[in-house]
Amino acid sequence: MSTGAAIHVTGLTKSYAAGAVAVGDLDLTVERGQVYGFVGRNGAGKTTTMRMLVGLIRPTAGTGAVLGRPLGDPAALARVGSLIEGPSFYPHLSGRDNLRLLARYLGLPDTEVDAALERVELAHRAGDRFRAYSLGMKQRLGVAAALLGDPELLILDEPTNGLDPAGIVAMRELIGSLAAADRTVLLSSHQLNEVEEICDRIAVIHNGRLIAEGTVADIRSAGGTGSLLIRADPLDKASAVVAALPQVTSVAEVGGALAVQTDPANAAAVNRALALADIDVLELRVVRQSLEDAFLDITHDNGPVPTGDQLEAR
Ligand SMILES: Nc1ncnc2c1ncn2[C@@H]1O[C@H](COP(=O)(O)OP(=O)(O)OP(=O)(O)O)[C@@H](O)[C@H]1O
Repeated sequence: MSTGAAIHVTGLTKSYAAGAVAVGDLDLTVERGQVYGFVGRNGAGKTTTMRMLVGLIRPTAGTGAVLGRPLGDPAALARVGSLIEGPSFYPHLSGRDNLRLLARYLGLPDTEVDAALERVELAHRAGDRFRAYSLGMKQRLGVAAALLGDPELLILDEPTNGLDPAGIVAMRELIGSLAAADRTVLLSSHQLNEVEEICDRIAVIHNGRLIAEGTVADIRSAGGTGSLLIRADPLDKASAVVAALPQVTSVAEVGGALAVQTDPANAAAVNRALALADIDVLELRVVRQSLEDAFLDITHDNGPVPTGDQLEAR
C-alpha cells in the first residue's frame, strides 16, 4: 500500500441487504496535492465512496487508507475536512454561530470562523439565520465548515451544488487556492465539464464501478473527437494489436470497449489488422463528440445497476 498517497483504496465495496451494490471493487489512489474529480451520474456511488472514506459507513469488503491511516481512523479524520450529502446546521442559529459551535468542538479560535466565512464569500450574510439562507449559501457554509482547521485533505461531495455561475467560478478559485497551498481535494460532480477545468485527475464511476481513470488529457483522448470506439473479442488481444499500429496514438479501455486515438480515416486499416489477428470485431465506430457526450455514452452503454449476485458471478 502506498502510504504516501492522501487516499488509497483497494477492492472497496459496499453492498446493501437488498442485494444492491452501491460500490463494487473500487481501486483508487489520490496523491497528495492533487485535485481529484470523482464523476458519475446520479446513483453512481460517489457519495457512498466518500462516506466510506470518512468512516460514516463501513465497507462490505476492501481495504483503504486516508492520510496513511485506516478508514475511519479519528487521528486521520482530524486532518480531513468534508462536505458530504449536504451540510446539516441548526436552522435557528446564524451561519457564524453554527461555525463557532463547530470551531469550539474542534478547539479552534473564532478567528478561524471569520477567515472561513471570508473564503467562501459569506461574511456579509454570516449573521443571518441558517434557515434564511438560499441553497447556494447553505452550500457555501458547508464548505466553510469543511475548511475549519485548515485540513490537509478536503472531501467535497458536489461542492457546486446549488451555486449560481458566479458562485461556481468562486468555488473553482477557492479549490485552486487550496491546491496551490498543497492541500489535497477530492470532489465529486455529475458533470465532467465542470471538473475538467480544476482537476489534475478524474475517475469516472458508473454503477459503482470505475470505468475510466486518468489525467484530464487521458480522459479526453479516451472520449474526445477523432477517435474510434471498438468492441472486440478478446479485448486484451485487440488492445495489443491496435496499440502496435503506427497510426495509433493511444489505446484506453473504457467501459468494456477500446477508445483508440487515431485519425478516423484509419478505421478500415484498424479493422483489417484486427481481422488478420483473428479477433472478432463486434463494433467499430468513429467517435466525434464532446467529452461530456462521450461520458454520457460510456455510462449509458454500461447498463443498469448490477445486483450482488451478478457481481459475484463476474
Ligand atoms: N442506505 C442505502 N440502502 C440501500 N441502497 C443505498 C443506500 N445508500 C445508497 N444506496 C444506493 O447506492 C447507490 C449509489 O448511491 P450514491 O448516493 O453513492 O450515488 P451518487 O453517485 O452519490 O449519486 P448522486 O449524484 O445522486 O448523489 C444508489 O443506487 C443508491 O440507491
